[in-house]
Amino acid sequence: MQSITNYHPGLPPIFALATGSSRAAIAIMRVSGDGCADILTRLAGRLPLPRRAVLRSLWRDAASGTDHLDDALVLWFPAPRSYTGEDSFELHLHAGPAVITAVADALVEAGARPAEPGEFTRRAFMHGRIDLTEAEGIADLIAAETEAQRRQALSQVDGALSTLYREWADRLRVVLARQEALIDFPDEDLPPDVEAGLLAEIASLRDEIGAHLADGSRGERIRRGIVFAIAGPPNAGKSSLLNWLAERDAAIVSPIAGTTRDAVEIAIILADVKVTLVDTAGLRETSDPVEAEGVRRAMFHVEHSDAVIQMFPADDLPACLLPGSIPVCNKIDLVPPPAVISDTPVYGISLKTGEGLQALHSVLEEKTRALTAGTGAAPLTRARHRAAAEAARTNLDEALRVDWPEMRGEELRLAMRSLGRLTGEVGVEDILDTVFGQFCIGK
Ligand SMILES: Nc1nc2c(ncn2[C@@H]2O[C@H](COP(=O)(O)OP(=O)(O)OP(=O)(O)O)[C@@H](O)[C@H]2O)c(=O)[nH]1
Ligand SMILES: [K+]
Ligand SMILES: [Mg+2]
Repeated sequence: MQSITNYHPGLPPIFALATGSSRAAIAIMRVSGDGCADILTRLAGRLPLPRRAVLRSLWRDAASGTDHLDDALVLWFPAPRSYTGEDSFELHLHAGPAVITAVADALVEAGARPAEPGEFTRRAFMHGRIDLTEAEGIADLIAAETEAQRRQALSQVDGALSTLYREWADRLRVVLARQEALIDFPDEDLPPDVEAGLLAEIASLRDEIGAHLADGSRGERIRRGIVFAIAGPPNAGKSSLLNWLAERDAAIVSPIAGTTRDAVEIAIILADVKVTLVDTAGLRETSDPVEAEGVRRAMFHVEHSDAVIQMFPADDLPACLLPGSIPVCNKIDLVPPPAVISDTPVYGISLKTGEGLQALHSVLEEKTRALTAGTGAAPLTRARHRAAAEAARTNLDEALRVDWPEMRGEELRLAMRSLGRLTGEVGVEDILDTVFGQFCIGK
């Protein structure tokens, strides 16, 4: 699968708990690398059949019957049919901290060392079991908190992005070969439409990559979640709305204008997407330096959110609306709300009586869907993907612009390289630490 990264004989054995550190019945210790057969034999006496769960007594040294450590379910995965592609095994231990420590000590004594974060997956990548986007998908799947994140990560693990990027790379390879034929045999009798066909294919590749980039960042939004800022004048009921949406008493509510100073961030799930709500200080001129700092921070969140819920009380309407905001008129138990402000429909609510709240909830879900919806089957999910795809598109643009066949060939080669970096086939040594550093230990 991978070209240059494929063959890494004899990487030293590593181990880590694959399960979490909170109280549980079973802890899974995972071991992988050269010498695993000897280590497992040393601890469990002999090797089980591959991929069959068997119950074994574990010892510091089974041969001499030294130190009975635990009775555990043991699984043996000889290379290459393992997660890492190396000889590996799993020990399903009783999860007591002392059991885990004793087994870890025995593994060190047998020659293994604790794994770095993401090291198992990095080895899977090095041995060509998965490509880079699939590895990133695994990290996302482990971190997934929402249905949308889970679905997106799983499709990336299953190779949705790889397939797309490899297909582009394959087509580009054909283009490059034809371009080189034009360079090598400029005066031969190549059919006259060869060059026209070549340019058309470059343009269509460029446009497909362009469409992939113009996805409104939906994959990145689903992956990291989106942010709604709640902003407006003091006492509009911003903190009251936050508490209602969060279904708990997260922020202080009081009749004193200027109650909220620090921005209060709460994550909720709307339409299967993680949404961080940011309650902010009421916007007004103030001589209080602490409140002024709160207002400054509020403005920051207004500028850096994916959408703003602009809140105001029914008895004090704003002169104008922030462009693109969701206008919410609170306290309609006191005064009826306006239907529109500057031609924009206004959502009337009362946090006191509950009127209009379900409708507002639906509006926020709709907005969330709009911010994360799209048509392409496999959205890009990271800045890394965006940068590499942008670079490939720029190179293809250049390839269309230049007249010299040699220069066009060079641009096509650069575009190939950018696509190769996406899947990790070429020149990625510099980014591996970043990609695998985001994993937890044990994966
Ligand atoms: N009558 C009425 N009072 C409300 C409603 N919603 C909130 N309040 C009251 O309005 C006051 C201000 O509410 P908050 O939620 O603290 O308002 P805020 O916008 O967060 O205020 P600051 O943090 O000071 O900017 C509190 O006394 C609330 O109980 C409503 O729908 N109707
Ligand atoms: K208040
Ligand atoms: Mg408040």
